[in-house]
Amino acid sequence: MDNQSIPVAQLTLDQAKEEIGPLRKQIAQWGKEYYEQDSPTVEDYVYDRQYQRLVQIEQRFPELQTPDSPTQQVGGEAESQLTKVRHEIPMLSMGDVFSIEELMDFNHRQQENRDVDVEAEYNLELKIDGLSLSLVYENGKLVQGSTRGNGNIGEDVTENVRTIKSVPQELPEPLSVEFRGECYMPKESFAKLNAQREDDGQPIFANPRNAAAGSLRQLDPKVTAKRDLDTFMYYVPEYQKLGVTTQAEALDRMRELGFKVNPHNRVVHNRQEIEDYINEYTAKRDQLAYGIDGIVEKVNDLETEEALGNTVKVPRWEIAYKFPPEEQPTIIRDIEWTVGRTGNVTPTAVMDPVQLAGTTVSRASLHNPDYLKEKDVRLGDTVYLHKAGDIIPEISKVNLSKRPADSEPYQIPTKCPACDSKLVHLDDEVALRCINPMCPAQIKEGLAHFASRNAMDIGGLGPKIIEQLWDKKLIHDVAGLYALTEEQLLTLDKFGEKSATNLLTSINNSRNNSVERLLFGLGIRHVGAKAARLIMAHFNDLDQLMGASADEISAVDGIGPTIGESVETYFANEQVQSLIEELRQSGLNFTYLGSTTPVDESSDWNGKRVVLTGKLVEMTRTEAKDWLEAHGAKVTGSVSKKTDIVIAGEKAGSKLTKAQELGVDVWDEQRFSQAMKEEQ
Ligand SMILES: NC(=O)c1ccc[n+]([C@@H]2O[C@H](COP(=O)([O-])OP(=O)(O)OC[C@H]3O[C@@H](n4cnc5c(N)ncnc54)[C@H](O)[C@@H]3O)[C@@H](O)[C@H]2O)c1
Repeated sequence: MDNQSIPVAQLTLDQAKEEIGPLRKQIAQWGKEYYEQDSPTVEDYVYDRQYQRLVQIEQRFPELQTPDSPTQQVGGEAESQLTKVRHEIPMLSMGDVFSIEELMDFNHRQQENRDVDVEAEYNLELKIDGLSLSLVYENGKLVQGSTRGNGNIGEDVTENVRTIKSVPQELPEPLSVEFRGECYMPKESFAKLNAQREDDGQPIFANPRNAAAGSLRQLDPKVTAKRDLDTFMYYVPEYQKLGVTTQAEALDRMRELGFKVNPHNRVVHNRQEIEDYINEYTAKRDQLAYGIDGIVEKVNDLETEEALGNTVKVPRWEIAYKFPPEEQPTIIRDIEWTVGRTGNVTPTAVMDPVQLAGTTVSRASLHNPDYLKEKDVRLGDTVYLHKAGDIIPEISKVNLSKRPADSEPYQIPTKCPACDSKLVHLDDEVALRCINPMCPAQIKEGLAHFASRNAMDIGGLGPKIIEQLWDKKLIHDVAGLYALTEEQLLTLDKFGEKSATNLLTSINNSRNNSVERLLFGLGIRHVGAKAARLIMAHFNDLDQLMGASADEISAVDGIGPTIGESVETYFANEQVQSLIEELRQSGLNFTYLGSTTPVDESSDWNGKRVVLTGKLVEMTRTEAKDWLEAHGAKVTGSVSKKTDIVIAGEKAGSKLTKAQELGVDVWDEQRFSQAMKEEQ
């Protein structure tokens, strides 16, 4: 899809031919994930954008149209194990527009239709975020419930539908009619269901629509019964059977028959009325108990509707106006700064909690001082928050009209929040750093790095234990680990004899590691696992290295001057020298025993177990995987306790939840690409 930067109007036929195949394939794949697996991997607007492009290309080059294009097909296949049902009257999809202008254009084109005299009276309805449902009644009795499937063949969910309270089993009149509507899950039930699933270690649903679809398309109706599904019915294909002439009347008639019908429809006649309705419900959207993703406009007169008819995929008499992606306002109460292992000090905005796409959010990373300055976020500011990729909370912009009169630009700290020493910008870095090697925050992070798998590999020494050891003043640097006693460890929270013995054994075993692990574990800037191995393979022993100059170190094959200088500066520090002495006294091996770390791995990623999930924007997953593997990481398909990092792109689903449950580090794409840049 390399041509995507070229506007469709400028594409040549050859370029269009080249683009259209992969584009269709991508859209079809997203469709499958969304419709059949109830588990989308990209946000709707990403899908919509690509879909619109495909529509435009096919309009411009009709010779490229094919019957199997996603633009000619409704939804997905009815692939589940549920029994299939043929729809006598196809269940179609719906065209969509993304602005009031586009909606007006649609109306003009419709009204100019030479075959049909369209009176501009429309019934506006809320577009419920669920899945289409067909209910067939015979002699007033519910005989069949089914999903849309591919429009012609859906799935039989009759028994499941019977568990939904709002669906009448029997009508007050002996009608034989098919009714259509939306099956949805109320927002609160969706939140509860996801919380429960998180507790149970099950994957969460990306949104209420997928939750409703996943709950309705169950083989066991008992599962559906527990899911709190609801319905709003909105359409009768054979309206004559109900004796009605307009869509608004059809809705009223359905209400009379005992169906649940959304109360917010409105008959309108002109642009102003349409705009008022859209504005009103854009504002009220969050107060509704169920999700809506837009407004549906339908020709009110049913005979006109029938005359307008349908294309193979969408009706010509209705259109969806889609809302822009969700944002929430909140107020910045604080900006917290945290210190990483290398002294990198990063800001996080602390805000009044808000509900955003199904979760309560009160914190968002501001990444670095430049980012903060660029957004000009200030204490007391009202900001708009959205979820990048529907997962990672991010500040979109500041609402300047609500900025307090006495507001002042946020002062970037000049001192480290953990040790109060002066913060600096190194070289041309955007990051702000604390360069005090004795900074407690850095030491704690450094301890975790020292214990990590590619360094000293001390199993059982995680951040929480380190925090306690630090708070109880049992250690103040990595050398302190080797003086720990069982008695001391037993004073830690939830620490029994077994954990104490295990930890002591791990610490003890690490004394015998080949020295490149120690060198890497010391966390010297720019010294990754591979550099540590090359250096130690050359110098053989730590004392030799400590006596070497920057030039001598840089002369090692594969090692450059940056590393050479960094190592020299590090060992020149007196505090470092006494630390090394302590480690020697503790009996650590200082010699190279032959490589115990893999040769072809070159960085902090070396040996890390990484899982990629969701859709990445700046790169493809394959590119990310290739890069990670080239840097020594092991990229695996599933999240477990052994996973080090989960990189979550847009719409990450179950893997993200699992990572959160297991406390695995989750990175968004921005953090990952930053780390990639730092490796270069
Ligand atoms: N994220 C992804 O990977 C992905 C993949 C495929 C589709 N999608 C999303 O799904 C949309 C396409 O799905 P679609 O073809 O089901 O169309 P749609 O969901 O956008 O609109 C059609 C549907 O709206 C529903 N609807 C709700 N309220 C209604 C009302 N009052 N009257 C009539 N219908 C109402 C009906 O079920 C109907 O079938 C895309 O726009 C995209 O946003 C996303």
